[in-house]
Amino acid sequence: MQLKNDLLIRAAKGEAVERTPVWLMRQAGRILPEYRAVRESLSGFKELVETPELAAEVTIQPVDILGVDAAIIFSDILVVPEAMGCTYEMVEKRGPLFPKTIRTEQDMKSLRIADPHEHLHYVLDAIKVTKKALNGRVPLIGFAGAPWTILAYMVEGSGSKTFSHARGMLYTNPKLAHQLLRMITDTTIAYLQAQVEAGANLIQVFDSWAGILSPAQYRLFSLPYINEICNAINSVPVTVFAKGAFFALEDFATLNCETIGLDWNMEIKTARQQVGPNKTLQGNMDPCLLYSSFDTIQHETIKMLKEFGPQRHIANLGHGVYPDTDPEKVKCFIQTVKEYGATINS
Ligand SMILES: Cc1c2[nH]c(c1CCC(=O)O)Cc1[nH]c(c(CCC(=O)O)c1C)Cc1[nH]c(c(CCC(=O)O)c1C)Cc1[nH]c(c(C)c1CCC(=O)O)C2
Repeated sequence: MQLKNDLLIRAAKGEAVERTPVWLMRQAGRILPEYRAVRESLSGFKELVETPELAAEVTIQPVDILGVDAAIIFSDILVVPEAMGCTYEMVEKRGPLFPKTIRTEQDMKSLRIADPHEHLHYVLDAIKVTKKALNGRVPLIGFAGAPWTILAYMVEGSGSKTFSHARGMLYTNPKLAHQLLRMITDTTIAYLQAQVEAGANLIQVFDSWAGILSPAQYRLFSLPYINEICNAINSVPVTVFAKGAFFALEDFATLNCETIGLDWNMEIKTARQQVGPNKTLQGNMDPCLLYSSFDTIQHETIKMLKEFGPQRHIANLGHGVYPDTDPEKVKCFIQTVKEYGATINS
């Protein structure tokens, strides 16, 4: 199906756009009262993720309500470890918890390389239902976690300030870490390819815990696996978003991907120099800007657009939107990109 709004895809590919496209990481979620209404009628987060019609509904909400230029499929990066045999619980107000962690060779025996059609069919179904309902209005983004970030959750068992068990494994048992990364990568490649087959128009890889590794370890334990994923996705553009990985921008320049996501710790001009002219940059507003006044939001957003320039930029925050953000402030950010993004392009 022909997309009616393909700004995101053209910007990703480096083709000319008449205005900068905009969407927000974590746009489908608790910022919207409409999301909370759906969520509260259910037993929990997983029921929403695993019911394709409901996942499709909340995926499309930000397109209708906020006016973003892309939808991102409502799911979570943690469905991958679950499909591999390591189930998670989403604990209210605390986040994910894995009752069983992967720390030894013995633990590894409980894992499999998942078949997306068998173990993640609900995501593929959600993509199909969403695509049909979107009817080409905007592109649909598919996603997965980067292998290192998934390993971090599987080994640690929950979120953590230090991820000391996960980082510790890289020193105490690097062989086991690589074995686990291998299984996660194989699962992720098949999963992302299946998402593309189901209709995803662009793929984003989230390396949320990139920034806790040293540059040397990042090059050993994360980049090679992201590289494999990029090489395996050929028919749609790929975005790599590695939070805190300012030290790896020159490495990202060599990846077989179209777009690099930046967080707000990264200087836009320096990032552009390090990545070079041949990639699109996505980002990178501090989500906390959206706590400020409408005037400040407009002013800072225009400043950001000027710094990135009119082409090869996808406007976004530097990480997911915080749940207590006023949707009107989110709309102000989006509207400013739409208005000002068009003037700098004319
Ligand atoms: C690290 C990570 C996770 N999940 C994700 C990441 C990578 C991006 C990032 O770095 O933020 C990715 C993710 N999670 C979710 C989406 C949906 C699509 C979207 O971006 O709108 C996406 C893309 C839904 C979700 N995933 C989660 C919620 C909130 C659960 C609820 O509704 O109760 C949503 C809407 C829960 C979740 N899921 C995860 C955590 C740590 C938590 C709890 C804390 C939090 O809420 O942010 C793991």
